[in-house]
Amino acid sequence: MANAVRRIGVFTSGGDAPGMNAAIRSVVRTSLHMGIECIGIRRGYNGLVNGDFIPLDFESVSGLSRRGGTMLYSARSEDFRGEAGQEKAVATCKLLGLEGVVGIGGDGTFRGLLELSRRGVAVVGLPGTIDNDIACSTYTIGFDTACNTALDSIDKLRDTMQSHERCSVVEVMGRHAGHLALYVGVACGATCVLVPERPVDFEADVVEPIRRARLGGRTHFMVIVAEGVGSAYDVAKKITEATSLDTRVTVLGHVQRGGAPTARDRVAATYMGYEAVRLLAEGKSNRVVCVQGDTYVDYDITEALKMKKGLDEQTYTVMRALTGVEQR
Ligand SMILES: Nc1ncnc2c1ncn2[C@@H]1O[C@H](COP(=O)(O)OP(=O)(O)O)[C@@H](O)[C@H]1O
Ligand SMILES: O=P(O)(O)OC[C@H]1O[C@](O)(COP(=O)(O)O)[C@@H](O)[C@@H]1O
Ligand SMILES: [Mg+2]
Repeated sequence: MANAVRRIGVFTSGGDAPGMNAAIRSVVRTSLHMGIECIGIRRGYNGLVNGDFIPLDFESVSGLSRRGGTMLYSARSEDFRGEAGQEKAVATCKLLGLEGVVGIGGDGTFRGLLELSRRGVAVVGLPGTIDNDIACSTYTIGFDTACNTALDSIDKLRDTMQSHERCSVVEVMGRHAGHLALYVGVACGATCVLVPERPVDFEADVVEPIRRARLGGRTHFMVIVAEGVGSAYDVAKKITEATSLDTRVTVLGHVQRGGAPTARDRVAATYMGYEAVRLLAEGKSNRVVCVQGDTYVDYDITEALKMKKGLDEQTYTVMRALTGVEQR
């Protein structure tokens, strides 16, 4: 059967995530395999608004899977949020002969894709964000690498905290989502983990676990705070006031978004890239490729954006059990 599209564009948008390059490579190589031309749009939606693009061939994506960041650059585009920017973006698609577009990013990127599709461009989204906050997918490209990057730093911090018998307060990324904080907290054996999805009872969630650990013989402590909860400095100050412990704050910041992607991210990105092109080739549009358990599936973007992703309850329960927080 003939492909429904002859030429497509691919771009990365929003916060970058390790594995985005592997997804680009997969989109390009799958396209070529299916006899579809692929153009790289640079700087997220700004590239569509301004006609900023590069042709991509087999060789131009060689060795890309192992590289962090995104070769197409990423951006948050104010211009594309307005009607005029969106019209310009569609005009660029027409000019370049793009019949389909693959956007790799988070929920904001998917909302943008809907605007393109309303104006007649076939679109598929791939979930790429270290926050793992896309509701239709149990996994997003970049999450595993970010967890491991944070964990590596926390393991190092633990050495020095142990030597000086201090309390480490580590802020991890996640303005609205605590998935990264929770997973990292479980993996590093944190004393307690604070996430934006749950109200914080400072006495029960922070002071009490520290006291219990102290009574159990521990002399150093690891408190993980998701960015969205508030300042790690405030948390540290309150801990010192309540316990007299010597605290030190580390804000991990953008280091969590960099680095060579893990095998999990490379493989997930590669599968998703393949699926995106397959969907466009079959004439499908308005789809998000995602993973449910071990299975790759796709959802209607509008439906996907209506879904809400809560914290993984099982992981949250396990975290609280192991940190000695009272059930409430
Ligand atoms: N409602 C919207 N309509 C049109 N474009 C949007 C919308 N929301 C986001 N975008 C575009 O998508 C870009 C990325 O969204 P953002 O929320 O910053 O990151 P992410 O995709 O990682 O969630 C924005 O800078 C903007 O250009
Ligand atoms: O790149 P910026 O503007 O500093 O944004 C930081 C934010 O981006 C993230 O790293 C990823 O968020 P998105 O995937 O939604 O872009 C958040 O964890 C963090 O709060
Ligand atoms: Mg987002």
